[in-house]
Amino acid sequence: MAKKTPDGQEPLKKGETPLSRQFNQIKAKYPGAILLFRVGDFYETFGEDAVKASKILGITLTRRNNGNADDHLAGFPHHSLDTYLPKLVRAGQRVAICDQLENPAEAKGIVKRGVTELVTPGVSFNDQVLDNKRNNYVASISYQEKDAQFGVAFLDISTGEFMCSQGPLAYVQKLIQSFMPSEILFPKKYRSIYQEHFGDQYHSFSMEEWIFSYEFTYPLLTEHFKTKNLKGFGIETMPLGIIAAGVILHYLAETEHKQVGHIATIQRIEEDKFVWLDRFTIRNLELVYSVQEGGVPLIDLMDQTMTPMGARLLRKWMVLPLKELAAIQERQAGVAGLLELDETMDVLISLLKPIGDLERLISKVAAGRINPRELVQLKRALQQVPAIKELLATHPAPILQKWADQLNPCLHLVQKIESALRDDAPMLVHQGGIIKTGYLPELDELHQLSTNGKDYLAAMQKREIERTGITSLKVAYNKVFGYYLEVTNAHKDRVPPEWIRKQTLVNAERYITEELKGYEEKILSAEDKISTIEFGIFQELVRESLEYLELIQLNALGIATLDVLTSFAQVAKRNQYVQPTLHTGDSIQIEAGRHPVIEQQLPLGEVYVPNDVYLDNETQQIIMITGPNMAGKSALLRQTALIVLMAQMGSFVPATSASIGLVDKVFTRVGASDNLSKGESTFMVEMTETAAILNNLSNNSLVLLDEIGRGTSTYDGVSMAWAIAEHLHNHSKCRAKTLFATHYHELNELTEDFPRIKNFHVSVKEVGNKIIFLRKLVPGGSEHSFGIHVAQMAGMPTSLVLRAHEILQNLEKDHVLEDNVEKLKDMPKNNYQLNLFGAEIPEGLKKIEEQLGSLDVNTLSPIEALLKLNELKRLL
Ligand SMILES: Nc1ncnc2c1ncn2[C@@H]1O[C@H](COP(=O)(O)OP(=O)(O)OP(=O)(O)O)[C@@H](O)[C@H]1O
Repeated sequence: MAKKTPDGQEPLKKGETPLSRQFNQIKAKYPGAILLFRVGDFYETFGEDAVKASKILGITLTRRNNGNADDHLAGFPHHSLDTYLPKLVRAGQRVAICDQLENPAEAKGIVKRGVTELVTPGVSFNDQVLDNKRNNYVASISYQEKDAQFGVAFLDISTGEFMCSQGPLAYVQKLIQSFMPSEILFPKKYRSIYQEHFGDQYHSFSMEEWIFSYEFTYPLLTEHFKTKNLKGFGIETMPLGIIAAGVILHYLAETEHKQVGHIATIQRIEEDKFVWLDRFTIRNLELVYSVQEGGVPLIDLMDQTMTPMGARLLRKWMVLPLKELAAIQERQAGVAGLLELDETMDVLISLLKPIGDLERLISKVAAGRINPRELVQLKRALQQVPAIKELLATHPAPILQKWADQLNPCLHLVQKIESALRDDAPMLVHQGGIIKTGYLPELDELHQLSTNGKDYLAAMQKREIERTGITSLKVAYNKVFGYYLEVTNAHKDRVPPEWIRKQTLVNAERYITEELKGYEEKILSAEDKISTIEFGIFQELVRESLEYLELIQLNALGIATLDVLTSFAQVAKRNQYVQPTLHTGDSIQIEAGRHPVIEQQLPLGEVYVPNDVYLDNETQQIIMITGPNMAGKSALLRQTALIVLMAQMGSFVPATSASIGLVDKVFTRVGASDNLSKGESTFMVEMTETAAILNNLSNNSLVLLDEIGRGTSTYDGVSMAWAIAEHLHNHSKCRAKTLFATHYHELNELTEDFPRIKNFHVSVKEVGNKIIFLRKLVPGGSEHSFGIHVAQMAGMPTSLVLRAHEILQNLEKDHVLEDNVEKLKDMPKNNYQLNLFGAEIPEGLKKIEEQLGSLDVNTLSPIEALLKLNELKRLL
């Protein structure tokens, strides 16, 4: 048997070096990650990693000349890590940083190495990877096959925020779309389910099935939080949420994130507290991101925050509007209060501005990653607190007072940092220059020694020149001999006997003296001591700061809340928004409402035309909006939903007045979809989204349907649209308030039989053969589409436009279109509602009802849905 080496390893294989063996052993522990392997002053990558890294980073790929074809190599200097690491991570790579764990000069044999951090898109403290206005979440999804339930958890390690929840697919999809995690962990076993429902939009990482077990994850959480159970967090009854959360903690350990004390709590995402926005709505309304290139999401307009914490909290408030009247009114009162006392608001803004990212700074303290410069910033942030407290202590708005009151100035810590740290403290911890003069007498003496030492040497040089007459005498320093005296050969004979010769050069001799050596020791050891002592003091400050973790986290939340309210007030003031009246009734009344984003983007000189909208459950439940292309139908639909949602976020709204009965769900089927790349047809997407709406309606829902049925043949389209409108009107349990924009004028006939459906149109004026868009919503249906006019405006060839006119006239002459309307009028009425009260249901309809009843749209694949639709049509 081959003999083992002294460190217990097998002997090297052929072609193996100690270094390559060490590399292979470490690499094997981090599959799927690029390994940055520290060798001397470089981080090196090898093999496949090198190929990837060189492509992403644009660094040179070299091939090592040992006959091995795969032996690629690419590297960069270690000090460029901050430049290159974020690029790799943003490209979706997981990166294991392998450092030298001992001083190479002291190493016996090969230097010990190990991975000190595995940086992934979702788990990062790196300021270059993070966007300070957004949370950077890693999410995890667990799944229970027997009842198709999902668990989900989100963690932002840079702020310590940790949340979980569980529910059916649609709920989890919505949460994922709301929080937009940078990375999703899921069980390997359910890869196909994950792929189908969450797709390739997110960076993801599949993990072994056994990790996703309750028995494994529950203790991880209780151990982390040092609690007996999870009751205090309100998640005890969420086994799938617990699993998802525990998986994230496991992942942190796997990625070498071991100092995570700042993850001090876990919150349950309470489904009942927030307005249900399905994932289509978050996308369609462009709340926090835009699907169009160059499109402006609402958040860009709403975000006037002064701190990164504020910006992040705003994003959360925007995707999670409230349902509870008192909570909304409390926020509103804060905004109103700020607007009433203009000057106070200006002062508050100036106090918030210098605070910076207090939340991430305290997280860095907990993770042991804060540098001296950042600790100074933490102190500066806390120094703003007393003035904010004082400013708002007597403010009439209770929410402002409440948050200001909760802020804690952490005076003792501030004083401590103030007295110890230099204002210009550096980013590096080991090079001194951190601690103020006067903080520690011992340190001051050492500093003096080190600076004065150099003066002393100069004086010594001068003195010795005078004493010996050696005019060429120089005191100098090198690493090998330390300080020495140098004498050119011409003056060699004047050297006193007590000097000790150390080195002979061609033209000179070098000597040391007792005195010189003594001093050298003092200077060098002073510098060493300075950096050791300073590092020690800094460490102590970090440790003390950590004791303030909870207080500072609470401060961060308070400051963020004040910041978001101030941002709401700023936006309201700048854009002339009003405070909406919210109530628990059934009506929504908006006067002179505007679209918050479009009104900002109109060309100079154009004004946005405001419109009134009224909806309720008794008289005007469904508004059927017709009007030519380009008239402003979509804008009207979206602005109505945006106004309602902004109101429930606590913000003021773009209108002259608004009285809003609280909405619990908002659904939209608006505009083109971006799912086409997934191979789904426009119509299929449209039907999937509409089905999701119809299956989840509530009495306080607000539904926006834009041009339903557009994606198929006219007859199919009109029929579907007609049936959907009927369904919404006649629903047995709820009267969802609906805005329905359509090109099918045939749908205007619905009002004859359905009392709560009302016709409106967006008006235009015909002048000669031109149309002028008046954009006013007026009662009554409209006759024409003016589609050909719009085509003309878009620059279609004149001959083509004339021909289209001709065809249209012919069709109208032959009454083809009017016939349709007549047919619809004569159609047997939908007796669905009557049936509910007892009449016989035809056999075919019964079958359809049964089939629909047993259908879970959330688990249908697009193709299955299409087949089902076909089958139902056949039954009909
Ligand atoms: N109230 C308004 N005041 C001023 N401009 C408006 C107004 N509403 C819409 N617009 C402008 O008109 C453009 C077209 O509006 P919108 O997309 O809502 O029309 P539409 O009726 O839905 O058209 P289509 O039927 O072709 O989809 C918008 O991009 C906007 O610039």
